[in-house]
Amino acid sequence: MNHSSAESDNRAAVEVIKDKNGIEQVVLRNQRGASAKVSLHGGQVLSWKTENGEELLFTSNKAIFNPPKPVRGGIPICFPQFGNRGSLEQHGFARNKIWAIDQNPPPLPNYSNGNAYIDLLLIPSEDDHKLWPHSFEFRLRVSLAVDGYLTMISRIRNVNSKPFSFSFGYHTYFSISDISEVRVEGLETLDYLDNLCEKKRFTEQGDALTFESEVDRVYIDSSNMVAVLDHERKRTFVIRKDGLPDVVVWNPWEKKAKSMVDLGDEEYKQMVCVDGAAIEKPITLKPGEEWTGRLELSLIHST
Ligand SMILES: O=P(O)(O)OC[C@H]1O[C@@H](O)[C@H](O)[C@@H](O)[C@@H]1O
Repeated sequence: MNHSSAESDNRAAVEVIKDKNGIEQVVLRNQRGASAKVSLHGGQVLSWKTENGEELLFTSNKAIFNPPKPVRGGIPICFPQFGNRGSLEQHGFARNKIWAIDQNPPPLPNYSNGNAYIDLLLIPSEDDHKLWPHSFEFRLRVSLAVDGYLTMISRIRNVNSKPFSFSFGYHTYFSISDISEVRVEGLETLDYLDNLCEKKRFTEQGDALTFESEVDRVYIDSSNMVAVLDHERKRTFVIRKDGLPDVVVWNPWEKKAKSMVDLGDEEYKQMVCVDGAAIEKPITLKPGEEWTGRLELSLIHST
């Protein structure tokens, strides 16, 4: 791949490997040894590691790596439907599909070079058409910068002669020390739809969101920056987003975790999902139009 080199230690590198089921995965390495792994199953980021080898994303020990089953952890792409807000299967079909490596992606405006990156492509099959009768091209760029920032840029284009609408989410499973040690900042005073109360609308009252039971909410029209603070590990994830007005916060807590086959009974303590998303107002694309949704994740260590 011409944007990378696997030969030199001080250059960004992109390597394609296969997992034990023969599914291709792309390993991105930056100049300092940080890395990210993206599976062609779902276009899903499965791992994001610092230069010290610290894993920043949660993947369940009971995750099932068997397409079309979605994988519990990492960053599944929810498209063209988030959750059960529509007639499609939960979170849409994109996370179940095998994506392709896009060898000739159209240029991205304002994109800085020097990153390790890969472009993946999802084009609907005839079977997908039966479920969702729209023609689209979905290009996903996953990029790891010199400073370890992980960026995902989704470009979805309507290549049909009639408009369509969709909802979308980067369903990000952060790895945390313990759910009771974590708080989410940047959602204060926002309205949210509570999936645990028939999607009723409430207003966030607290200074920051903390966890003491199951949480499953869609915060509406948030600012473009949200932070997840992990006191015990002394680290903060910073989420910056563009084109993604909503933020989903999810932790299944004990009872739901026990009912999930691909999540260990106690694993809910080590994960929190905070997703940049577009849900409340679905995106509509006219013929020929393209939408871009950008998520940037970074890490700050505190002392
Ligand atoms: O088990 P899934 O399909 O991956 O979904 C996990 C969760 O994803 C969250 O984003 C939803 O808000 C929850 O309602 C859902 O339970």
